This record gives sequence, structure tokens and C-alpha cells, in this order.
Amino acid sequence: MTRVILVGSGRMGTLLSQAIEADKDLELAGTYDVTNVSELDDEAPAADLVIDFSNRDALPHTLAYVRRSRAALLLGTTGFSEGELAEVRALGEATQVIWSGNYSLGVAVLRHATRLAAEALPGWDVEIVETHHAQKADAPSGTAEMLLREVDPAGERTVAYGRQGMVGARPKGEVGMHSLRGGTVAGTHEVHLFGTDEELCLTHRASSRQIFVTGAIAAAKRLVAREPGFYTFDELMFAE
Ligand SMILES: NC(=O)C1=CN([C@@H]2O[C@H](COP(=O)(O)OP(=O)(O)OC[C@H]3O[C@@H](n4cnc5c(N)ncnc54)[C@H](OP(=O)(O)O)[C@@H]3O)[C@@H](O)[C@H]2O)C=CC1
Ligand SMILES: O=C(O)C1=N[C@H](C(=O)O)C[C@H](O)C1
Repeated sequence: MTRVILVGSGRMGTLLSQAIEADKDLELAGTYDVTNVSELDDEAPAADLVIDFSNRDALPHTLAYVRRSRAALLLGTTGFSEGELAEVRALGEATQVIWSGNYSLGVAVLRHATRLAAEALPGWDVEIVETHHAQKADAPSGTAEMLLREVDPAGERTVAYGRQGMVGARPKGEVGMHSLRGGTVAGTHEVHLFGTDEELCLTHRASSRQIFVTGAIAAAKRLVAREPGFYTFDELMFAE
């Protein structure tokens, strides 16, 4: 039985809690949110795994618990800085850790398709568009940032976050990132590649959050069976 501490009791936290309660291999050891997250620093119950879908401000508390307990960590929260993500990766030296901005299998394949298209179509203009519900706390989405990395693995290209106030032609080589917010959209990601007289558009639409829950639980079960290290979603889900 894997004892799980859940950080986040919002839209994702509620669904994850139900999935954990329904899973015969998992047991919920405690749930934390803004009201009690500081308890993770020194007085939380024992657990084998921490699942965090909350807010970047919870990260120091989650990391403090994982450092102390050496529980495995599956992190789904988005909106982190590069420095925060480096801290998360470094924790892989002590225990099993995964961060992904998206736990859907379809988005994993979209990332591969984006890499393939960008490599095959050098010189084409690329624009990434993400659409989410009105309550989302961060922009651009973590998934859009991951897609940007597939287009520009070396981080060499200029990124235009929206084009408000732009004067003149679109600079060659720039990648555009655009965020739409409204209603209850669970998450849509589009990668547009524009050539002369043609456009390739790769799209993923989430019609419910259950896809993220299913992917996260499946990845978590594989994570706890591994040696300490920082893992990607692909390494856990697609490798033998
Ligand atoms: N990787 C993936 O596949 C996915 C990632 N996400 C990401 O997961 C995160 C949560 O999304 P969602 O559930 O929709 O968001 P919600 O706003 O519905 O829930 C956020 C939760 O985090 C808690 N929280 C907020 N601030 C803090 C804090 N400082 N310390 C501790 N807890 C805090 C909130 O507590 P309280 O309720 O007390 O305010 C709430 O329980 C987001 O970053 C989102 O982008 C979402 C879907 C899929
Ligand atoms: O906040 C959300 O809802 C989502 N967040 C993730 C992100 O930022 O990419 C994943 C998914 O798109 C839903």
C-alpha cells in the first residue's frame, strides 16, 4: 500500500482525492491546502508519495516534507520559475521525482509531433496558443512552455508573449505564445506552423480533467517502483 500526501484541494485535488480513495493500492495519508500547508514543514504524517497540484507558493513546504521524509514526489503544479524547477530536478538525487506540466497521454504525443514538425519545417513561423478556464492562476500554461521547448530546445529564439502594441512585421524566427482565458475550458493547446501558402496546426483538446488524474496516478505508481532520480512523464509511461 502506498501512503499518499496530497497537496491541493481544488479542482485537481478533489478529483485526485477521489481517485486515490478508489484505488486499492493507494491510501490517503493527508490533504493540504493554503489553510494547513505549513504543517508539512515539521508535523505531517508518514507517507511514501507526495502528489502536488496546488500553487507555486506551496513548493517550499512540499519540498521541505520530501527532503525530510524522502517520500517520492509527483508534481503537477505549473507556473514555476526555471530556478524552482531546477530545485525540483535536484531533489532527484535524494528520491524519485517527476514534474510535468501535463499528465495527458495525448499531450505527450503532441509534444513529440511538435518536435518532429519544427525540425522538419525549419524557417516556418511558429505560434503556440493555449486556452483555459477563467479561474486558471498562471499564464502561459505549463504545457505551452513545454511545447515551446520542443520548438526551441536550446532556448535560442526570441519569444513574443502576445503581440499587443506590436509595430511592423513579425520578426523572423520569433515564436509567439498566446493565452486565452474563459468559461470552463479544461485545456486546449494548439501549435500553428506557417509556411508560404500553407499552415500545419497540431491541436490537443482536453474535454475533462480526468485525463490528467488518470495520467498522474499511472505515472505515480511507476514512479514509486523506480530508483531515486528525476523522471519525465515519457520515461515513466513509454519506456519499457
Ligand atoms: N500537470 C497537469 O497535468 C495539470 C496541472 N494543473 C495545475 O495544477 C495546479 C492546480 O490546479 P487546479 O486544481 O485547477 O487549481 P485550484 O485553484 O482549483 O486549486 C489550487 C489548490 O491549491 C491550493 N493552494 C493555493 N495556494 C496555496 C499555497 N500557497 N499553499 C498551499 N496550497 C495552496 C488551494 O488551496 P485553497 O483551496 O485553500 O485556496 C487549492 O486547494 C495549477 O498549477 C494547474 O496549472 C492542472 C491540471 C493538470
Ligand atoms: O490549470 C489547468 O487547468 C491546467 N494546467 C496545466 C497547464 O498549465 O498546462 C495543464 C492543463 O492544461 C490544465
